[in-house]
Amino acid sequence: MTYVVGVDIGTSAVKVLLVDLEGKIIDEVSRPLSLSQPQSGWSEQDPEEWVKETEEALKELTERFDEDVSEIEGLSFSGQMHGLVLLDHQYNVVRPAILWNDTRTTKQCQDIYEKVGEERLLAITKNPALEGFTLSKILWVKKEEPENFGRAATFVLPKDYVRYRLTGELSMDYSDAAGTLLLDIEKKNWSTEVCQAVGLPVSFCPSLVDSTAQTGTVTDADTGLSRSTKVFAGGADNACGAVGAGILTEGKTLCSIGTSGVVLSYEAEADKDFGGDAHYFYHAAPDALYTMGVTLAAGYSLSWFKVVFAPEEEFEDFVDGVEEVPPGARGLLFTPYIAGERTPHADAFIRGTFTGLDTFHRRADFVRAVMEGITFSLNESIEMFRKNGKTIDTIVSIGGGAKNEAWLQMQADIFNATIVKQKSEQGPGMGAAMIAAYGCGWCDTLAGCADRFLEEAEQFEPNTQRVETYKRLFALYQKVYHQTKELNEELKDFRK
Ligand SMILES: Nc1ncnc2c1ncn2[C@@H]1O[C@H](COP(=O)(O)OP(=O)(O)O)[C@@H](O)[C@H]1O
Ligand SMILES: O=C(CO)[C@@H](O)[C@H](O)COP(=O)(O)O
Repeated sequence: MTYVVGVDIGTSAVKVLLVDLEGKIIDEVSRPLSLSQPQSGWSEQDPEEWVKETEEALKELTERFDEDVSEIEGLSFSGQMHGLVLLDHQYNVVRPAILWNDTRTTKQCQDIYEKVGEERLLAITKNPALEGFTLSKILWVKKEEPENFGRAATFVLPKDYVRYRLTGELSMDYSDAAGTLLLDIEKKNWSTEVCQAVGLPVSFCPSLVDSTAQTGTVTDADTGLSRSTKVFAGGADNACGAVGAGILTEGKTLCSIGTSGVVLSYEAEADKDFGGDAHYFYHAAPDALYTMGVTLAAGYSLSWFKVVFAPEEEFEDFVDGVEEVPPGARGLLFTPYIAGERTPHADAFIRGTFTGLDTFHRRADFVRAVMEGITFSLNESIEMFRKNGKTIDTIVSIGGGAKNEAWLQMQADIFNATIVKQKSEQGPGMGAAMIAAYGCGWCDTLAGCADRFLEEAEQFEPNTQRVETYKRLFALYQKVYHQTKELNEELKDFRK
């Protein structure tokens, strides 16, 4: 028997999956990652921790594996997007990685618009200047940490750095490159125009490869893997999540609730214009793209609430009982803007709210309100896609949030769509394993691989009465952003 491994460098954890020829998950290991928030709106991780936890996870997997490790034929990666890993000439890390949910770069986003021009930026990169994207982070280091910037010779994204440490080869794939704001989407190469406008040499950008390209073999003995295991580039976690959820043709929609929350739809062409409302990035499937709306703190809002109010409890116990709370959490409304927001309100300064607090509210009401608020936020992206003419009647739901059945039912009722739960909620890791399987020649296309590997476990249908209740609540939810925006502008001076 032969196997492949999918490695997902998430924000909350590194997850590795061992998958057989039929797509069955034989074993999996998850190792938590720490997150550093030195100031409000800042979010950093230590790339060395990604490497160490990936090595440990692979070691645990290979030690439990009772066949010859050379039977593990291929490995690929999925990784949290946009995070800046600056490297010096010897490829040593220059400073901690600045992550996708770090919003310190509002000034640099304005600079990008001024230097490149808003219209040109949208025409070239198909995306707006957002704090989360990599370019503004590079410019922040250039301005605020000139010494660090002076040492930097190039940059990569989180999974690229881990892959470099496992293989000795450095590159970036198109699905992640699209999220840097430096890629010319239609021409599919680094944009000389954007680089020149912001004062970066094109040579600062790493070499580009397809997600399915082989980028060496495993040379890192600490993983326990064989040196013959082929390594494939892999992709952005949402691109890999799309592969792992079978979002490989037009008309298919994904909802992912990980640390962030994502609604994603397949696109076959690179020449569309969404005016920057939706993110428009390369897929991990050859030459395909996707559009996406992002909630910055989705699963993160729920895990924040658990860390603050129930740190000792297991997650399953903490969310137990939400199914008994009625829709609307007995008049309690939550907005998940605890780290700012992206879609539809690109706003680094907005913060979250609980509205409607009453003496009768108990903890389960709060937990349900948090889950509902996160889902309302994702529904804003679904509404945006529907308004643009997309039909969204079935959605594949993945990520840590898909572990909870009450939440999957909430998604069906709030999105007014059938929710499909797959056998494994680990879409990005499975997508990475499928990229490795395709790279090893196990299947002719990723779609063929999806037919063989992916199995639907359950469907959740919307309930007419709850759909109506949630429509009323969603209209209230949508008011909160506008009614708290100004307050938050004034409160930001107190955030320490
Ligand atoms: N049992 C559970 N029920 C509901 N949500 C969960 C459960 N376990 C974890 N989560 C949510 O899943 C999120 C992590 O999802 P995951 O897809 O692993 O994220 P990432 O890829 O960002 O590391 C957590 O922030 C948490 O809110
Ligand atoms: O910034 C984005 C997408 O643009 C995020 O979706 C990151 O890619 C992080 O993903 P998770 O850790 O939540 O999976």
